[in-house]
Amino acid sequence: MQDSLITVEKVSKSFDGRPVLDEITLELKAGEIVALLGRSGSGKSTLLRTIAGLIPPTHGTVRYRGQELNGANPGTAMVFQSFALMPWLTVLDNVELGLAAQGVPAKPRRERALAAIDLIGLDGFESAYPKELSGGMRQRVGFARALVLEPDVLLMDEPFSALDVLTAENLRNELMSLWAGQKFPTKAVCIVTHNIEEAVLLADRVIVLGANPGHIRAEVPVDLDRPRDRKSPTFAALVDKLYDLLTGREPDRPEPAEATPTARPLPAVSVGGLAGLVEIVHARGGRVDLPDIAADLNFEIDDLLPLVDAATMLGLVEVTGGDLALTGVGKDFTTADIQRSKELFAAQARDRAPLVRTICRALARADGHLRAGFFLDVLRRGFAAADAQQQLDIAVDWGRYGELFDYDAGTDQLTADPAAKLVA
Ligand SMILES: Nc1ncnc2c1ncn2[C@@H]1O[C@H](COP(=O)(O)OP(=O)(O)OP(=O)(O)O)[C@@H](O)[C@H]1O
Repeated sequence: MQDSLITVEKVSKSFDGRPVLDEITLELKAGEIVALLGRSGSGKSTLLRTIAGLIPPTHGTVRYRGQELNGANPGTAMVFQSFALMPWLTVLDNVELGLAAQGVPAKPRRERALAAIDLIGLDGFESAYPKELSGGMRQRVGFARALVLEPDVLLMDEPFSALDVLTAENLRNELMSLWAGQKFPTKAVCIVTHNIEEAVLLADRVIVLGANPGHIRAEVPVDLDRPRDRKSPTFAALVDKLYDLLTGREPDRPEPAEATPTARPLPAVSVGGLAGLVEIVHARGGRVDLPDIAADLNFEIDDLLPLVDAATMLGLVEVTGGDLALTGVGKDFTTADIQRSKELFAAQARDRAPLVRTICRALARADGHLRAGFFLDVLRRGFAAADAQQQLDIAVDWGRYGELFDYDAGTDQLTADPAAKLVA
């Protein structure tokens, strides 16, 4: 049996009363790479930080080798997306920092730091400062700084997403060959990512997180030999499956009949982007493979998914089996003249987008005028301040396009369009 290193049991986390993680249970074992895959806001970073012991759970427990955490997890080290290096320290000093904090004496500290620098391909850069290095080299320092601690579990929070495509691919491959060659001074890896292909390239198991609040949707084993071939049919089938899991409905978490604006936030997309997606699906015969159009458009999943979510929310497309299919309304929306298309959009937004529906109903009851600040106050109960403002901005964009209501920033007034049908 594999060594159990970390167990997370029924962990929930709320910030200011707002739930972000809901009863997460998982185990990290020696010898495996686990990917936590989810879209933006599904609580991946929060979960990773909870595993690292950097933030305490609101409920539930995290254990390292059976011992419940009481502060930082002694069996982990973290690699951050933003590198998080000390700019005033050289590469060598940055790598030594964690060992110094552990009280390792100067001589062994230096020896271990030099060995980690060597392992990760930073030889010759010992006395450079972070600002002299490229992004890829800075992240190598990030890896060396974590690996020098020889943690049982290496935690990585989107470590490649700030790098250009080629640098990221190169660094990923090097890490995988170190892992395969058993030169990695750690027993397990847990990586947070929103990139499906990255998850399939690296992981032995992919844990798919859903949002609002973050919960485990599925666990998908990746039983492929390394190095993995992106072009193999089994690789593509797994990517399709994960796309489906990230975009499809969750049968065991039924939507409330009338979802509230906080339970179903508006995806952050403009009407232009949304119309563009629907047009592409129509131009390709009304049905497309999601991974294909993501690749064709050179989109990251995080760029594409909000568009897919918005089009699904508005009933313009449906997602099944990794495919995106145009609905009847979606077809009319994209082929009708502009006025008809706006009318269709207005009806769909009013009936299916919870915040737009809420604003329309409130305007109908208030003789067509309301202060936007009223909605902002209500939204702040369910969202962080910046997210609340973003929700209102999206609703205004959609409402304006559908000629349902307008917003005057000078008076902070939302005003119903006199010709709009605000209630179905
Ligand atoms: N310290 C905090 N205080 C308040 N809210 C927070 C805090 N940290 C995270 N959140 C909120 O928790 C939610 C989940 O955030 P988290 O960063 O864990 O998600 P994520 O899946 O990693 O997203 P991303 O890919 O965008 O980083 C977000 O709504 C975020 O605003």
